[in-house]
Amino acid sequence: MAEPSTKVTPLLKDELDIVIPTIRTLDFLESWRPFFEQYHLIIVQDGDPSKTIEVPKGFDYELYNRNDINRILGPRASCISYKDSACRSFAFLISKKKYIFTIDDDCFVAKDPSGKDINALQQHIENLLTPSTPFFFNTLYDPYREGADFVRGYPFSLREGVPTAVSHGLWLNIPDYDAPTQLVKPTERNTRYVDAVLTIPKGTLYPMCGMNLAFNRELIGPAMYFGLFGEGQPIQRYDDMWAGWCSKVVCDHLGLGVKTGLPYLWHSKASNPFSNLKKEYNGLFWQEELIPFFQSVVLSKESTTPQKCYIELSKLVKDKLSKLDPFFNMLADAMVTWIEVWEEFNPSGENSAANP
Ligand SMILES: O=c1ccn([C@@H]2O[C@H](COP(=O)(O)OP(=O)(O)O[C@H]3OC[C@H](O)[C@H](O)[C@H]3O)[C@@H](O)[C@H]2O)c(=O)[nH]1
Ligand SMILES: [Mn+2]
Repeated sequence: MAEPSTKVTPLLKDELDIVIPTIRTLDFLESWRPFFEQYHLIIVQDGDPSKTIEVPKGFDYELYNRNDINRILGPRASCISYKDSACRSFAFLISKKKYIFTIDDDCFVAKDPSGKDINALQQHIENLLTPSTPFFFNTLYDPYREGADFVRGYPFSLREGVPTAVSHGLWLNIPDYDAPTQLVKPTERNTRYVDAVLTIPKGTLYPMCGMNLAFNRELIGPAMYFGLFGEGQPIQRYDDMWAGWCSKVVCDHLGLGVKTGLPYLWHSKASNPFSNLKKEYNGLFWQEELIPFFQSVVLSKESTTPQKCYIELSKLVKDKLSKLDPFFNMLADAMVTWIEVWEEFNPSGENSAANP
């Protein structure tokens, strides 16, 4: 007689998609099988669509290559990067779930200081399902966590917190360094496990990494576009940074929270710092202009949804940044195309965020 299923139905099993961009292999999934196999995967195969990517048996998945993206989006496929991890934006677009967890294919299960395997997905879910505190910093970190609370002096009027839109996880082993830092510190490994989850305060930007990231599609999906940073673009490897700056400005405007810290995963592969330097080169200069731009953005009160915020932001990008480089003119247009396809695949009203 079949054993009664001992599998506990994981949290958000039918409300969350796991998104993986890959130009390599999916062998890493074996490491995650106990944590992922009950969830639906959306795999975006970058690079040569004639290559076959093997998906380990037992996973429930959709797989899209460049031919699929072109067939599904037609001319508007131009807004989805090619030969860059930003291709994952396509999965954010077509998912029908409320939550997304995205992970790179060279990331593995890490162990916490006690030696226990870290279920990164579970921690992201906890982060997303508990409020954030962007308006007043709690010095004992996440007050909603077991064994913590708001400290003396924390205004009671703010203790309800705000909905959490983004959960940004971290990495043991290979840290997400830029090329210059990688070049001068080739053997540096991150061995420090910091047992904390922090809300990033309102008005503060951060360098969002797409390697270990989760978000609420209904609250912030339209602003999580990883942009156009692939082959042929004057700047690459700034896809997640761009989405992080745009989404944080929108979260601040809509009163939503962004958390960073736990969970950790094990990042196994350092990408080539020399090719990274070529890809990032312009970004190292341009970011000194981009950050003040995002810090100066004030969105209008009429922008009450992430879509409206994003369209307003695209206009500011076109006005203020195209003098930095014509690339930003094209990026601003791609931001508009993104919202057009977002609206087509996710008609407003169906699971779309009103102003929370
Ligand atoms: O042309 C490409 C290149 C890569 N991918 C997939 O993207 C994931 C990240 O690639 P990789 O591990 O080689 O880059 P890292 O330097 O470690 O990653 C950081 O920088 C790039 C991204 O922003 C990433 O999120 C950052 O963590 C991986 O799954 C590759 O297979 C691709 O699809 N197309
Ligand atoms: Mn990597």
